[in-house]
Amino acid sequence: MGPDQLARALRERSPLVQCLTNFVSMDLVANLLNAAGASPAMVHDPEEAAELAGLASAVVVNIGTPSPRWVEGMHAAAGAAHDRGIPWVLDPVAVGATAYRRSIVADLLPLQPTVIRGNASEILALATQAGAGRGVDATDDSEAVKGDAEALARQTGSVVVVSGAADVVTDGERTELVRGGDSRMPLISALGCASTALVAAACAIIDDPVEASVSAMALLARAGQAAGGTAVGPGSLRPAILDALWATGELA
Ligand SMILES: Nc1ncnc2c1ncn2[C@@H]1O[C@H](COP(=O)(O)OP(=O)(O)OP(=O)(O)O)[C@@H](O)[C@H]1O
Ligand SMILES: Cc1ncsc1CCO
Ligand SMILES: [Mg+2]
Repeated sequence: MGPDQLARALRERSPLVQCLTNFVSMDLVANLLNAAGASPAMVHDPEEAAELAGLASAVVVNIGTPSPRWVEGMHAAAGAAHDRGIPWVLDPVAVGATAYRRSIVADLLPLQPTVIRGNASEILALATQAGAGRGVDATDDSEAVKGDAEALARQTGSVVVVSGAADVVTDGERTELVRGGDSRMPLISALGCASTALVAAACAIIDDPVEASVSAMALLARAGQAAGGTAVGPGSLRPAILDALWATGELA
């Protein structure tokens, strides 16, 4: 399914996407999902996370601003998704930066995320157990870590998506590259987190997680490229991406 068809299907079906995502990203993730036609719900507390996952069509678990109670909610939601056989997508924000983040991810991986979406430094850190990256931003190139992404996919059984100038999507056997976008996209904090949520929404529509991830990343790349035509910097690029996503679903 191409990005236009995905945009149309998201509009028609409006999948409920439960997001346990970091404080920085909540606004952009919710608004980007809305613009793309999906229905976001930011529900993370362990009191209700599993219950909501019982209603959702996909779940996002993003470790960007973790604390013990949130991590409990992540286990509850990912566990419920796993048990129900609905897709859940892990965003291992800054996993190379601290021991706490490494242990959170190590404890979540047995719940078999459908997709792991990170930037090149995060995927390199997961694949090599080394401390790649300085913080939340990538210091590595996505195409340069293609082999590491493939190895991580084989090791975990998850589809791995590496965002960057070219997005890499792999299940360890099949690898696809998505080009496009705008070079100012990484300056929009949490756009990567929003791409993770769009991948989750696509997984609710398309059964094959490689195809879903390629479609979602291509939809965002196309919106970023279109938005880049009018944007004068990252500030105006951000709302222009939301408008371009909405226009894709409107015109498709
Ligand atoms: N140089 C580039 N050219 C075009 N698009 C890019 C480039 N770098 C990243 N992107 C796109 O920007 C989006 C965000 O990717 P990025 O790698 O910045 O994620 P991230 O580091 O996880 O972000 P965050 O942690 O801020 O959420 C993706 O859709 C990706 O395809
Ligand atoms: C800046 C930042 N810090 C923790 S999470 C986050 C959002 C991008 O991942
Ligand atoms: Mg970034």
